[in-house]
Amino acid sequence: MWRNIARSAAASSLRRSRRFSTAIPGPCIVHKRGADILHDPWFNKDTGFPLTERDRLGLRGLLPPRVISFEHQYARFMESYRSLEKNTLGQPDSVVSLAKWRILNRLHDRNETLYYRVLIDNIKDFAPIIYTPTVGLVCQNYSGLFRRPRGMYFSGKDKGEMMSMIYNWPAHQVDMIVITDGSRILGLGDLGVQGIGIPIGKLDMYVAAAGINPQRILPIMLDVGTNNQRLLEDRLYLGLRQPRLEGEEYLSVVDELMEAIFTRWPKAIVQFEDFQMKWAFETLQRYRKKFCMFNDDIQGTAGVALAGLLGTVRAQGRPLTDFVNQKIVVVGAGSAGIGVLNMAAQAASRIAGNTGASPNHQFYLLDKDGLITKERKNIDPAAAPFAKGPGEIEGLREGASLLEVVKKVKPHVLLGLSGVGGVFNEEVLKAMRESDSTKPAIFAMSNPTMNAECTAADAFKHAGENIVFASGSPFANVNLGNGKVGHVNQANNMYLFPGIGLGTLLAGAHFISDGMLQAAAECLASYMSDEETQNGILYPSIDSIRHITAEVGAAVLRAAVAEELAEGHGDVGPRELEHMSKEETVEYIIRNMWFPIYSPLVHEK
Ligand SMILES: NC(=O)C1=CN([C@@H]2O[C@H](COP(=O)(O)OP(=O)(O)OC[C@H]3O[C@@H](n4cnc5c(N)ncnc54)[C@H](O)[C@@H]3O)[C@@H](O)[C@H]2O)C=CC1
Ligand SMILES: CC(=O)C(=O)O
Ligand SMILES: [Mg+2]
Repeated sequence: MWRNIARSAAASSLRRSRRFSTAIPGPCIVHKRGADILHDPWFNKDTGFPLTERDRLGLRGLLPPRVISFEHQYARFMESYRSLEKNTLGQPDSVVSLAKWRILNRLHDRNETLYYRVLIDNIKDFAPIIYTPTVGLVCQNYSGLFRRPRGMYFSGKDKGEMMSMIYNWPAHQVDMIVITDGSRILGLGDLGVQGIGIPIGKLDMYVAAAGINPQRILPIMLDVGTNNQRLLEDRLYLGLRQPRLEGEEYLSVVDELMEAIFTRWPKAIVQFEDFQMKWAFETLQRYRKKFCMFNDDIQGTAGVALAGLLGTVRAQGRPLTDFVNQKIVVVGAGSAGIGVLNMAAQAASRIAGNTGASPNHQFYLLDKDGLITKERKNIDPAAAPFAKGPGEIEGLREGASLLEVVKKVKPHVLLGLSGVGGVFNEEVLKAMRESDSTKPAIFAMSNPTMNAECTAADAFKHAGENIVFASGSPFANVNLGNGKVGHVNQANNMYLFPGIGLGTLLAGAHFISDGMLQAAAECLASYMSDEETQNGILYPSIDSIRHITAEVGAAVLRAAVAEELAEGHGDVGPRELEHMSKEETVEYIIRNMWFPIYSPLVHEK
């Protein structure tokens, strides 16, 4: 399978330029009339309602007489967006970012078709606003910014009521749900109910990248309290003013919500997002065989990081079998860091041909207390497999600092998932110049931008121009002088979670297996050509996110078919899925992507 990587990469640039077809829209049934339609962002077309539709739906007289085309509405929005950019020039970044978020959010609340069209067409400009980094700022200020609710809010006070509450959601069908308890929002910590911005942003990416119909997505906030004292004292705070539920009390609330969700929508897929580590692992283990769910921070991140790690081997011009010899230092032993090491260890064993040799020999794991060794007291069971034994690391003690580890190990890769901005400081980055790799890789994956382990500019300045660099939030490419450019990759789980969700949905799989996740990672790893990786380009541009997602979705679907987990979706049964070639599967996925165009609305009582 790894052998296929180079071959399929060669064809990938061709596939990427493919345009997405937009079929003539079928009618959309609406059970409302008149002003109720104008106030519903799923159906509203603003001034775009044709006159005949205005007559049929009781809208005549409720809008100015002139009909404005979709293209004209689009141009008008982009014009106001560009003038906002001009008018806020020179103002602090946070002010500009929030102003941009507000104008997009107002459109989201008013007219979803137009909103998703501008999002899809301008994803490179708008992803940093609706997703990381600005979504972090929005969550920090959510109670003050709140104007209208979006998604559903369940709280610890709703115990016993969730089964009936879930029926308050107006859509009959829901395909994709993203749920958080707000306990670890990006690298910003416990933000309680304000964390709802994350499921909203992730689901926006589902619509933009995977073409999930926005009427079938559902962001959920499970508010079990917060341990953030500042929020508890904030008079504007909109969540429960109590410490977080713990232990069995906590689990019983999550159990009840999961039962309610899958009772109403047995075929939905649930993505767990930004749960603190103990609950991230516990809930994944508790639910993954029972419900169709995955944890994006553990499993999505792992696949994206693995694709990047394999890319760094190719960047060095080495065969993939060399992956087992790469020395990888992971900084951050949380849900993301340990998820990455687990998947990297599995890949190393596969590549080594399951020789039985210790697969994590070359991995070094640090947390806030430094290097984790077997001498660590109360070691977390999830970190234990990666703790170094006394004989393995001569000259390095339990709790050794990052600088000591980098100087001693001379790693090929330094990967940060610590949530701590700047831990890859000047000394650490300079020490990476002594790396045993010809192209040392630095992955500063923590979000948002302020929490990145280092900036792109500092990485190239201190660690040298021949590094490969990736960050979780976007940075601009770095001008290295003499016409040279330091390429900045965005190593973010956005490259995988939309395809994992879409592939699972169209497969009709009842759970998400390791094989499906592995297929997603391998697909991303094979997306770039050898030439691109050797130029330090490990991930595709976000501009091609729909195409990447189609490929990843197809890989996930085919893995589900191969494991006999696919039960089919809609009219397409498991037999038909089985008979689809790889190309036909990609086509099938693309055909099932929703694309924002105005559909004729047909009223039904
Ligand atoms: N780029 C991406 O796609 C993703 C990025 N992340 C980012 O990763 C970060 C961590 O996420 P989780 O693992 O879920 O959090 P977590 O809270 O479970 O783990 C954080 C870990 O970092 C360690 N740490 C804290 N301070 C440290 C220091 N000074 N030096 C070394 N280690 C230190 C902690 O001990 C802990 O082991 C967040 O900032 C998040 O935004 C998470 C998922 C995906
Ligand atoms: C990207 C993401 O999932 C995180 O930073 O938590
Ligand atoms: Mg996350």
